[in-house]
Amino acid sequence: MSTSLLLEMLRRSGLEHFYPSFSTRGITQLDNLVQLSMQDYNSLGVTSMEDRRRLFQLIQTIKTEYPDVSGSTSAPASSTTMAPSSPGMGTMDGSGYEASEDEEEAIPVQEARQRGLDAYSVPTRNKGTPGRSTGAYIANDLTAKIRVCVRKRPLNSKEINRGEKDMAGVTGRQLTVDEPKVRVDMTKYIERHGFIFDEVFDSDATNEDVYRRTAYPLVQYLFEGGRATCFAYGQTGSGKTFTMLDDKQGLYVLAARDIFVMLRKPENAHLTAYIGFYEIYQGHLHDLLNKRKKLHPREDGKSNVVISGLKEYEILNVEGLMQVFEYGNNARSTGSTNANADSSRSHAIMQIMLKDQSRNVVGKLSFIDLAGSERGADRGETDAKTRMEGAEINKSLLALKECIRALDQDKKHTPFRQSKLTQVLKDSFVGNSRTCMVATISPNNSNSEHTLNTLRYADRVKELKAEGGAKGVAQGQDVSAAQEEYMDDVEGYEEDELEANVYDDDYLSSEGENVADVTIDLLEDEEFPDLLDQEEMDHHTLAMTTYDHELEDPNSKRVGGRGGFGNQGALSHGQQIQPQSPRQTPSSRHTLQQQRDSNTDRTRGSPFAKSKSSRERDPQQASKNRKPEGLSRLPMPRNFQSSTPSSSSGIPGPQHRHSQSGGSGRNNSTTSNSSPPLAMKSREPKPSPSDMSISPGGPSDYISQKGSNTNNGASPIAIKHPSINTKNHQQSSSMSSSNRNGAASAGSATPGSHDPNNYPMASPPTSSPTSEGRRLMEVEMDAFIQEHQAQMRDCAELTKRETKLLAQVTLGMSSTVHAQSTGFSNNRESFLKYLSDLDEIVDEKLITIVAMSQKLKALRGQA
Ligand SMILES: Nc1ncnc2c1ncn2[C@@H]1O[C@H](COP(=O)(O)OP(=O)(O)OP(=O)(O)O)[C@@H](O)[C@H]1O
Repeated sequence: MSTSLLLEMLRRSGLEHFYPSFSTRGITQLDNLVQLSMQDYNSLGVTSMEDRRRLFQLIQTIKTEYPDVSGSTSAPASSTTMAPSSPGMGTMDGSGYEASEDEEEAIPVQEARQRGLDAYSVPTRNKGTPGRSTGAYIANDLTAKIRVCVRKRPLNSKEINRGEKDMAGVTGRQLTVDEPKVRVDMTKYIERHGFIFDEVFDSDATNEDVYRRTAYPLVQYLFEGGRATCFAYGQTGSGKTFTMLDDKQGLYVLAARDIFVMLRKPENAHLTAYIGFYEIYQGHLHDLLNKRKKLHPREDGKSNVVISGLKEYEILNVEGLMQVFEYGNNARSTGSTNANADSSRSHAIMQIMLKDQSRNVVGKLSFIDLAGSERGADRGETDAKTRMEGAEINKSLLALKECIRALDQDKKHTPFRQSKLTQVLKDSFVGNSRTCMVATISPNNSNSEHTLNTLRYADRVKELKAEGGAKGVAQGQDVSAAQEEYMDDVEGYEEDELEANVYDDDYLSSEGENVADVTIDLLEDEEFPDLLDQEEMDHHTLAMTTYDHELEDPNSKRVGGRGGFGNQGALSHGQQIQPQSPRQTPSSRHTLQQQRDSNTDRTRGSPFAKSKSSRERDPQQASKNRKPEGLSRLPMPRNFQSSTPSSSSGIPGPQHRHSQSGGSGRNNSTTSNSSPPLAMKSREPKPSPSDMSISPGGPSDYISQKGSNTNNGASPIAIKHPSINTKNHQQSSSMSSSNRNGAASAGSATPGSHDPNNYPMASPPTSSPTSEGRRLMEVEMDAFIQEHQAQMRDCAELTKRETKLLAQVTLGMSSTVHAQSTGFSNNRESFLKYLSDLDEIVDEKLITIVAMSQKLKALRGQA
């Protein structure tokens, strides 16, 4: 190494004036420089804080950029000493340099020992994990199925004022995090952890920089017909929302800009973009573009996740997208935590869909802003409600982690159904999909533990990448150790989960006042008086997507809504509630408290109200996209009423239930009066059975509208069942025949076409069962048992909701004290709301049960 190189490096760091002093001490080459320790700095005349910091940083850079320089590898960080912080410890900047005034007492830095297992229980040895001892780099392929990137935010003014320092050093794709530690003998030291990711964005990276290397490749993939997901994971306040869903410069805006450029190309003229925006709060999905209406994730026959009832808006340009987004963003659940005054308390999911002229989804890009990843106790949450929220968040992130683990270990069953989050993220990880995770980190020392947790989580996701090759414990590594680590991992969240369960248990098992108190806590979490009370859809300027699972009549004047009763109790019968919209203040994200307090602060409008003129469209096109008359919410499978044994056994469909409740006793008087609450729940006439087709893939798969092509012609129907109508029969037969290829008989799915979601049946054996047939039967048994388990979980959850509802009602009716907190009181409106909520739950239960019943019967028939 030459002297000129040393000079050049010193010049780059603004330290060239030290060269004479260095050379007189024999430091003329990089090799000499990297041997220096900080004790040498004073004797070399490097005394100012700034110069010392620069020199330290320069030495680190040389070690990284010139690994051949002697000392760069032989002088590990463990030999470095660092001064303590004042008054605490570990106040270093991004270079790892201790910037304390008092540099007398040095704090040693030592490399973190490599764990035998990573944070997600998979042994790290021999996995070729970049950033670990192997030092091997993975190929940074922008088109990889799963990419994991890290973004470090700058220190904020509060942290700077507190004297906190940047503990995370970024060099290329490498990241080091210095963690302050204390030994048992009370001596302090710094543990340095090293990681490598697909991308590491330093604190000065702009959203545009991040976008180019994260979401942009996904936009391209979207136009290739793929499903892509970009999600932000990290501690609260680390920059997830800023990165993903900032209303002006979030990745979604930058992506939309490119999407519309692409859409203007002639080859994409047949495509149209739509937006959907919802959140997962407390284990429930809420449509942020539709008055926080509850939604339900389902799977279609091709394992694509479909959010049943999600309202989607066609968008024509970035401005339109931002308007719709702003509308939805105002409805998000936020709260104040110690770490972030405007903290997201939910997982927010914004989807941009490309649809062709038949309104088939041909590509989907989702942006997900996950809720903060740290545990409730760590967030400094003291009140029960906030901790409950935190517990639910952690439960879902734990489920996500378990899914990642299962996928990584090639487990046969991935527990996607453990949480709503994993249910909706399922198609981000399987099939024709690409996912980019952006782990956001705070650089300050007091957050280093959370930062490390985030990075370990990210590291684990990275292991999913195909490049990794080896598959964790499946490769015969230390399974018991992995299990042990897994238990630690789970226990990390145990406290929070326990808390959630304790509340639930108390609620369900206690009586009297205790129940009341707990109930109130619970109810506060779940009640969302509708801020977005009534949106006026302008059908001349806004074409709303129609899709099979669309359940709500866009023209129905929904009044009140879930949780709205308590606030609207003063309504007299027949009184009209004026259409209202969210407040238009861009910064006014909708906090829970605001939701409770601000029902009066509303203005009229729709997401597109501002841009009507710019959205003039071909009326024919608009009417084509408009929901056809007669399509309605259809919570029950068509054949449930028409042909299933269940219907004949007297279980009423939803319509019947409405009329039934209106025809008996107390209900009679309520339903005969066309009060607003009832009007809200009224549904359009359902299409005739002949308009419907049925698929047995699951509750959501039961219904598809005539003429819609969500299955792209590949019907998931595989079961021959007497209750399937003629049309289905034809569909089923045609599919079967197309799949036949030598199969024993028409109507049987070929083994190769088996999809556990659809339970394709083996042909009825013509003679004794073949080994092929037996194998297929085993697969079916397995799939059915899994489905049964999932169905039971769904039913249990619904029963829990039903129990809670009943408790709310009885509690609210018992005294005026509780009436306010529960939103229920001893009056007619409350009773109607109770019926309406119960109706929703029972509908869902029935769908689940009928779906199971049909699969069961079909299987038994075939077996
Ligand atoms: N890269 C960045 N550059 C500048 N400011 C940033 C950056 N990242 C985050 N911030 C700022 O930090 C604050 C917290 O960011 P943000 O709300 O995005 O955090 P979060 O991770 O979404 O938190 P929570 O989980 O609580 O919602 C915001 O004021 C944001 O503007």
